[in-house]
Parts: sequence; C-alpha cells; structure tokens
Amino acid sequence: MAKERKDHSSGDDNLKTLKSKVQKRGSKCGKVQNGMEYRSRSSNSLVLNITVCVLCCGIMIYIVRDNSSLDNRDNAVAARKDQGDPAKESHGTGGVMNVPRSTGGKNTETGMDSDDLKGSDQNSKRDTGKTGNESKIKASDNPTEQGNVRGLNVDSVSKAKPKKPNKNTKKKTIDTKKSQPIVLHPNPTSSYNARESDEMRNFKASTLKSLKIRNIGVEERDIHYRELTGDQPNNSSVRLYLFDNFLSSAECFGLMNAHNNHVSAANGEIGPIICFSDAGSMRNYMNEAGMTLQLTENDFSAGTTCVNATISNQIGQFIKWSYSTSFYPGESVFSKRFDTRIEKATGLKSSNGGKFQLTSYPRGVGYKPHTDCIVGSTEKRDRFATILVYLQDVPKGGETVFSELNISVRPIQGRALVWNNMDSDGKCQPLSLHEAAPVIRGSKYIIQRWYYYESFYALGKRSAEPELPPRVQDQPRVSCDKYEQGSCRWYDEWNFDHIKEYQRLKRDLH
Ligand SMILES: O=C(O)CCC(=O)C(=O)O
Ligand SMILES: [Fe+2]
Repeated sequence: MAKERKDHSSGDDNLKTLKSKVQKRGSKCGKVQNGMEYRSRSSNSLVLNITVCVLCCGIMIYIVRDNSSLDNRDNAVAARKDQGDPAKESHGTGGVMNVPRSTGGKNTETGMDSDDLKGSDQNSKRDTGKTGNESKIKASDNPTEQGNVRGLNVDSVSKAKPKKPNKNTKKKTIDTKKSQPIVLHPNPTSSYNARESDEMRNFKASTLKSLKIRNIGVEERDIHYRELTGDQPNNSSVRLYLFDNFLSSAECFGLMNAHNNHVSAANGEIGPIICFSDAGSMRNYMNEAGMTLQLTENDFSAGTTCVNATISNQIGQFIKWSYSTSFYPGESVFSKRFDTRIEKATGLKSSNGGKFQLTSYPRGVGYKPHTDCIVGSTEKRDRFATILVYLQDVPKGGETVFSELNISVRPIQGRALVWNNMDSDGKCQPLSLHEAAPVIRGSKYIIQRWYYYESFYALGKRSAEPELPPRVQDQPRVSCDKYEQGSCRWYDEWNFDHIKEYQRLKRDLH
C-alpha cells in the first residue's frame, strides 16, 4: 500500500503533461496501432508509471465484479465470481479459436440455434482467427455446418478415452451401485454457530443433505462416477467426483460453437472495458506485457478502477485473458436437459442452480487459486457446490488443480467434475481451493454451474455498488484480479444483467 501511495505521488509530477502514453518494450507484442506512442527502452529502465492518483484524487478503488465482494479477492483464498470464451491468442489479438462456428442452422443435439446463447456469426475486427492451429476441431467438423451433429465424425478427437493417470491425481473408485447414492456431508460435526441465521440452518437441512451422487443412464450410455480422494485431511468435508462422458461430444461441440459465436458478437468492434483490482496490479500486468503506461485519473472511469474505452482498447492488445459467457435456464433446450441430468446424477436441485457459464482459455492462460464460495462469509448468495464439464481435451496443461487436496483433474471432453465448496454447516471450506493451470498446448473450454443456498432468482440482483463505468450497450468487460494470483477474465455481463429475466426463462421451461 505504501508503495502504491509513493507511486501515485511521483505520478503527480506527470499530471502536468496529462498525456496518456503507452510504451512498448521491444517488439514482443507486435506492431502498435491506434496512434499509440511506443518507445524503445532497455527492459531494466522500463518503469510502469501509472499516475492515477486514486487516493489523492478521491477516486474510490473498486473492481467491478460479479458475485463476490472485492475484499475477498484480496485473500489468497479469495471468493470466486463469475466468469467467458476462448477467443484470444497470445497477446490479445482477440482471435476466436477455431472451433466450429454456427452457420445459423439448428444443432439438433444441443437444441441450440446460433442465437440461443446470444451468439451470432459475426466476427469482430479483433477476431483474427489466429488460433486456428491450436484447436483440434476443424472447420469442416462444424456440426452445424453439416446441419446435423450426428453426422460429425468425432471419434479421433473427442471420445473420452482412458488416459494415463495423472501422477497428481489420486483416484479411488467407490461404490458405484446405482442403488446406493452417496450423501455428501452426512455428519455435521462442528457446533452450530449461534450467529448464523435460521436461513443458514434451513440451508443445511434442505440443501446440503440433498446432495447425492449416483450413476445414471443417458440414452444409450451409462454414466458412472468415481470419487477423487487425493490427500484429504481427516477434517475435510470437501468431496470430489468425476463423471466421464457426462456430456456427449456433440453437446460439447454445440456449446463451444455457441460460446465462440457469443464472444465474437459481444466483442464487436469496440472491445471490452478493462477493470483492475487495484493500481498496483494494473502496473504489474502492464509490466508483464512489456508496457509502460502514464495515465491520469481521466483515463479511468470515475469511481471505478476500470480504464476508459480508449485506454482499454490500447492495453487490451497486450493482456491475456480467458472468456466467459453465460446463458440461463430456458435460453436453450440444452439447459433443461443439462439441468435434469445434473439433478439426477448429483441431487443438485435445478432451482438452486445459477447461470450456466461457458469459459474458454487460450494457450498460456489459466485462472488463479480461489474458492468458489467466500471463506468466512455468511452471505446468502454463495455457492455451496460446483459442477464443471470439460468441453474438449487439452493436450497439455489446463488441469483443474486442488492444491490443498493434491488432486489434479485433466480436461477430457465430456468429463464432469463435481464438488462441494461448503461443509454441512454451510461454511465455505478453504480446502476447496482450486485453480486452472495455464493451458500449455491446445485450448480449453468448460461449462460450469454453481449451486446456491436458495433459488438463484430469489437472491436478487446485486447492489448497484460499485458504480459501473460508462459503456455502450452490451459492451463486455475484462476483470483482472490481483496480479499475484494472476488472471484476467472477459465477461459478457456486468452485474447479473440477465437476472430479471431468470424467473420468466425458468417458467418457460416447464
Ligand atoms: O477451469 C478450471 O479448471 C477451473 C475454473 C474455475 O474454477 C472457475 O472458473 O471458478
Ligand atoms: Fe472455481
């Protein structure tokens, strides 16, 4: 903090010039555009000079985030918020990965139109398609281009074949008899905290105890679960389960396709507004990208730590991020099918589930260590369980790593990973800490859904704070967390923009 203040005050000198400059180190990041001024410098002399006098100028530092408060992000065990799509390659040219794109036809397996997940075929300027060689999916494999995903030959790329066990992944097969569902947290241990509300008590009773893991059959195939035990300390109530082939390859392709379309459409010509957790982190991200920045408070949106559209556009070319898009129950036929499958296999009630979040990671990008719930919080809007399904194999890297449990899960197409984040008292478990290892080869796509204390809709829209920066309609955002934990993520939503429609969408499902 002291360091930040120092930087801010030294930056005051530069306030006089008040001209924003972006200086690029070497040629690593390619050619400069948009009239940005670059100067060659030795790396030693490069100093990121952010002259935003956040404190002096009375600008309140916020990060605009999805579901969790900023404060929690500052913890190593930070609560995780919402998350996006695989579009960018290396330093942010914004190229959407070469996953099959819809030509507007209906995907008969997923039931998704190109519009179902708010996508379109329109590619943005930023979409250079540069990442094509990374993807295992060829344009000719595009299920929707073929009009019928059943015609897709996916055998060589997508079947979840038995893989060499990851040495970090200790798996133990437990009882797989259909008649014997596993009940998570059957034995609440710790004494009840008197400060906890009745609601939390009900939560325990009604929700956590209803978590049941079981084998299911879907169409022709049996879906079996395995428990992953790793190095579970005795006192841990965090349980992890794997279901291979939870989604078919056609379903996975349909989701990736919809996600890519959605990112392309949302990126448009304008690109996202970029928000940082704080000025120090912003400086670090810029340093990593080899840039020197001189900014003034005018380059930020007042009341936020989001840089304005002009600066976002300039620096966005040099920062890497993952992409998250969302859809809600009722927005596609698939959502109902997926929901029902999850409920059958896990006992997780559809009504407690939030949005469906699709995220893609280009090469080199991961996601910081975090818990999906907020440690130490009694916030009702919290996630007690997570389901994450990998939508394609990742040749190298991209594992979901639970460092406290010594469990590492390899992304295999169709594989679902389910775990609880809270114990049976409704307390967020630090042992559920996990992260996405950076993708080394290929690209990674996942779909996630979090399950909440009560009906997601009933939790309501988040408060208006912090203020949102001015932006054009539907302009996406990138949220960069504390640099030390290091990850930025692109989002299609700012603040549960869709929640008002949630109830209606749900109603339409039935
Ligand atoms: O991509 C992964 O493996 C994990 C992502 C994750 O944990 C999250 O987005 O909350
Ligand atoms: Fe997570």
